[in-house]
Amino acid sequence: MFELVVNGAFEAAHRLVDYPGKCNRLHGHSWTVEMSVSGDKLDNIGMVADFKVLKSMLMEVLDAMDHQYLNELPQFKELNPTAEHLAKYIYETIEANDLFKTNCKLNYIKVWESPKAAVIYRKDA
Ligand SMILES: Nc1nc2c(c(=O)[nH]1)N=C([C@H](O)[C@H](O)COP(=O)(O)OP(=O)(O)OP(=O)(O)O)CN2
Ligand SMILES: [Zn+2]
Repeated sequence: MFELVVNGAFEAAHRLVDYPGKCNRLHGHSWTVEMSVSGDKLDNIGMVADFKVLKSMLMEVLDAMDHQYLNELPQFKELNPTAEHLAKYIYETIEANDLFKTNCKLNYIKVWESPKAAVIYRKDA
């Protein structure tokens, strides 16, 4: 089995509704997002999947949130834009890609809110 990992980043603002502290107020983060994909079959040039394709899938989702006020986006109108909700949203959006209907599995999405704090979302745990 091979495991491939790619990273992306975006900048955004949010506030955590009902949070008992300063994160209740509008503030921003530089989010870093890690995506892990696995597969055991290699194509004719020796790849599970092209890093370039994986990075482009990830960045398509992240670019749509870049420099946005996350609370105003449709996916977070009813959900607090916590790192947990961001990780699940990114996972489910990327998982809909055809690549994951064949020989690749999306293992997890890891969202770093700061260099000191991250959340991992995976479906089967
Ligand atoms: N489980 C989670 N906890 C927190 C989340 C989250 O998404 N999931 N988010 C926040 C806030 O977004 C907040 O902005 C970050 O808080 P904190 O870690 O306290 O940020 P600081 O940069 O101030 O960290 P220090 O280490 O205290 O300097 C809060 N919690
Ligand atoms: Zn925050």
